[in-house]
Amino acid sequence: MTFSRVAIVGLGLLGGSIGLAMREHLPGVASAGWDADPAVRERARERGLVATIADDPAEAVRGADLVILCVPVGAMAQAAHAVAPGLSPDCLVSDVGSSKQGVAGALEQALPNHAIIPAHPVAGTEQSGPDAGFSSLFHHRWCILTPPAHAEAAQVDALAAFWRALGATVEVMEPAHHDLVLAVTSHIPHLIAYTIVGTASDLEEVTRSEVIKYSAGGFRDFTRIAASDPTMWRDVFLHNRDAVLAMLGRFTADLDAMTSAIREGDGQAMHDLFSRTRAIRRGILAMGQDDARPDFGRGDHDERQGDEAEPPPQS
Ligand SMILES: NC(=O)c1ccc[n+]([C@@H]2O[C@H](COP(=O)([O-])OP(=O)(O)OC[C@H]3O[C@@H](n4cnc5c(N)ncnc54)[C@H](O)[C@@H]3O)[C@@H](O)[C@H]2O)c1
Ligand SMILES: O=C(O)C(=O)C[C@]1(C(=O)O)C=C[C@@H](O)C=C1
Repeated sequence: MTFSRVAIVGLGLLGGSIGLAMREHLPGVASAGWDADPAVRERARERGLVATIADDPAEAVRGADLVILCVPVGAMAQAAHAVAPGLSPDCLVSDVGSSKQGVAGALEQALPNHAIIPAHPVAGTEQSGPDAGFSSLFHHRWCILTPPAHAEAAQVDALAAFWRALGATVEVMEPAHHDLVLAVTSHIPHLIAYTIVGTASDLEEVTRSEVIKYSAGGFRDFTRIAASDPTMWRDVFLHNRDAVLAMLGRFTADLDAMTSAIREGDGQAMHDLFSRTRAIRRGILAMGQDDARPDFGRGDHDERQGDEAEPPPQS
């Protein structure tokens, strides 16, 4: 099976990028969309993020065989309720939320009579809103599907084919495992970035303008991550609480060990850890998998470096 009409709910970075990527890679598939914010709908029309933008959520999804919810994870249930009256009985509902267990539960509760296959394209930037999307966002990136045990194989295959068509490499995972893995590879790194930038800013009387002046190095990378959308990330930490807390426990134990090494002048412990982490990075590069992109090193990837090389989001 393939999809002939896809409706996108939430037309920010993720929703807009899906719409633009569909226009490029799936020109024969009809696209429609809706966003709760009228100003976003207006801007999405101007940019042509999807072919049709309805002012009514039920209207936007009418006739769609795939609906993708691209709203913050805390707004998934509300968005699902809004589109419910317009959903065809055989429409597949999916999402792009950064955490999966909570979203799956919320969607199953909101739409008990619909097939739901949650998904997470592990691709994004610190930008958000209808101007942020670009068509190559998913190129050479993972998209993780977390189908429930009772999901129809044909629907899982169709959703996987949709994401592959947009340039992603698809992996299937248990939702609980997804949430643990992403807690350590994405959620805690964001928490660390938010915290270190906040700490530096709180120390402003010590650092004065030096936070900005000397932020050309590693700290600059943290400020990019710490510029990510506050609503999105608040929701991620509220909805992936248990996995984040479990992984934070491990992280703080390791940080305590390094604190002790510094206090006790244990250079060997520091050197051992830094050598191990350097070997990990070099191993990734040797495998041609920089940034763990699925097929990085094939030669046709974009060499994004922080925000400098971001493709200009233009329609
Ligand atoms: N930003 C990233 O790097 C990234 C990467 C992968 C997945 N995600 C996930 O994708 C989802 C969307 O993130 P984004 O970065 O596109 O955010 P965004 O802020 O750019 O866009 C979200 C859009 O949803 C709209 N919205 C909010 N509540 C709504 C509702 N109830 N009904 C309809 N529209 C509503 C907002 O008006 C906004 O336009 C989130 O669940 C996030 O966790 C984000
Ligand atoms: O590249 C970035 O700026 C991102 O934060 C992208 C990123 C990530 O942590 O890798 C952020 C959240 C997502 O759910 C998926 C991707």
